Amino acid sequence: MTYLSLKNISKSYDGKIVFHNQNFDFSQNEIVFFVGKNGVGKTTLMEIIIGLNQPDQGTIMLDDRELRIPYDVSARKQLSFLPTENQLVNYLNAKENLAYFAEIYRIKDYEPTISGLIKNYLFADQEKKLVKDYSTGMKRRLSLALIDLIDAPVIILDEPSLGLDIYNTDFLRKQLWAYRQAGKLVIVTSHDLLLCRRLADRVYLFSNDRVVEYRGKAMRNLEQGILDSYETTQSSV
Ligand SMILES: Nc1ncnc2c1ncn2[C@@H]1O[C@H](COP(=O)(O)OP(=O)(O)OP(=O)(O)O)[C@@H](O)[C@H]1O
Repeated sequence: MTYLSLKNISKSYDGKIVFHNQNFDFSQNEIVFFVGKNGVGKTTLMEIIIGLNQPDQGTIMLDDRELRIPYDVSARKQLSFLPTENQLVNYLNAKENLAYFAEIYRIKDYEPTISGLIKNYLFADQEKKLVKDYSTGMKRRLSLALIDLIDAPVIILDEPSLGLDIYNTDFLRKQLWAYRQAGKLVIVTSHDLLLCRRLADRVYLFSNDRVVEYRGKAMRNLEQGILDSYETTQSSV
């Protein structure tokens, strides 16, 4: 059943069309990847979904409710977003970061939850360090703990495996799968085809002139589809 839908979305920047009358549907309990070459609009679409970017036209429905920018508190609590740039506070440690966001999201009695998250997501010896001294992998793990803390039904991640080693990529993969198993809708932008192949229920392949959906057996043709998409010329949508 559709949980999140985008209808007739159009978006241009300075006259350059990124989307024209595009539709997207998402259900709970699925992982959907956005793939495609640089600059085709994957991040733009994510930003439109989370209310950071106003489409020129179109509607966004979440759980049978139309969302309007600026989103209200209840809409914001339904969507958590992990941007490519980390959104953590550099001069706080892990616990302080989680407490800071718990306050913003008005989460009650968060202390025990935070202790559990630190145990599950971080290495014990990193607990006292300030985020500014974290590696990329540690920052990403703490960001995932933050997503767990917010516990939104829709989780949106922009290139979450960027810069991660094999160990942390595997950790990420298991977490994304756990979110799906918990009934959440997980939307991921990635150039990591291995991660995509291992996790995606469906894929939207973006190119300059269209968006093509892959699912089931058709996913076998995804790699060729991506290569072919590089041959499409500049937007004439
Ligand atoms: N604020 C903006 N103002 C003008 N143009 C923009 C803006 N944001 C994005 N664009 C342009 O819109 C197009 C889509 O950008 P977007 O970042 O959504 O692509 P992407 O598919 O996420 O790329 P990448 O894989 O490199 O992250 C690009 O041509 C980009 O330069």
